[in-house]
Amino acid sequence: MNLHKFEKYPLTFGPTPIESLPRLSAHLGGDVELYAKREDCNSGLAFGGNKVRKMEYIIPDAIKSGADTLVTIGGVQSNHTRQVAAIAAKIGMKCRLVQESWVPFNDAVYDRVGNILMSRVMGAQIELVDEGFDIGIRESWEAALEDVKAKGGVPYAIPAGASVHKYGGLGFVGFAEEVRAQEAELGFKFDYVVVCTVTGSTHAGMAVGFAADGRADKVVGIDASATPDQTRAQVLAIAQKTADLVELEGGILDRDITLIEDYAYPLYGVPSEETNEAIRLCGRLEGMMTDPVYEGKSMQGMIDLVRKGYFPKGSKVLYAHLGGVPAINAYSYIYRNG
Ligand SMILES: Cc1ncc(COP(=O)(O)O)c(CNC2(C(=O)O)CC2)c1O
Repeated sequence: MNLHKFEKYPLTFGPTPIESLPRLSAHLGGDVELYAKREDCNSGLAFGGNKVRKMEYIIPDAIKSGADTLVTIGGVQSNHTRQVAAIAAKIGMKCRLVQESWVPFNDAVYDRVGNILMSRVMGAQIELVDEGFDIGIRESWEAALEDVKAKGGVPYAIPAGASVHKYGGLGFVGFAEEVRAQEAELGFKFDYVVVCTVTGSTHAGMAVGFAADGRADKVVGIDASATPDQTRAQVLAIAQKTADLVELEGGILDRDITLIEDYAYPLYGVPSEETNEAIRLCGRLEGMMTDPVYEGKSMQGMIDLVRKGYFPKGSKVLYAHLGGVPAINAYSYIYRNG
């Protein structure tokens, strides 16, 4: 895998730890061994997460472009925008965030706690826009880019989730390479990797990275967008472009992308009771927190798939924990009684 030709700006602590989840595995019958790779502990930058790993390959391009302002977009409780705000602060750039109304929320504090609180404290210029959820390129984001220019700034364009960016998939190609090195130390290989999929370049990068040893389709994406056709198409497109970048022999085909659509309900950003149960179960058995928007749904999916026998007996399953926990503060009404 030809990653070395791409410049990387260090924003993470290095390889993220892999830990076993013995109590959760036992609770689910013990036929499948569950592990977690902790991307949620990957950096000191404002609680880290999957976007920090992606941005390590994007920041060199931003610096080279002569930009002075990182411009990106997400929902009100976006983890991505918070991570970009932290990175901008760390490298001495300004930050302009567009935060759209991606989630119909009930909590009075939804637009004041968690991710958006941190982005404000870290000095990002935040623009709240009353537009609904969509993983695609948004007019509000394009207008923000123009506005930065109009005010004399030099914007650097980062799309939602840093996914539809020429280097958006590289970080998680590196994730797969890192897992292979850790497998060599562990003395075994994982049969499956479970990942939460929304804007797609996490899943896409993993598919490319694990294609190198024939495991692309063993990356099991749990859709949390609730717009699975759009998300699947975006994952495939990013994976194919990333495969070209790293000169992956044979490229990526549609059949290499496994995306399970059953757990995104009722809506993007709105947890079901099953999602909340998965968050509580994992918290109470492993002390590992997940969130109601993203990881709670991929945890719900992994638990349900184990219960349904999706993973053959004896499988070793690696759960990619991509972060996201700060957003749970905006859903406090759900967990007020535990
Ligand atoms: C904690 C967590 N887990 C999984 C994902 C999905 O990753 P992808 O967008 O790369 O598919 C996000 C994304 N979050 C977005 C955001 O705005 O925070 C890009 C949607 C995430 O934050």
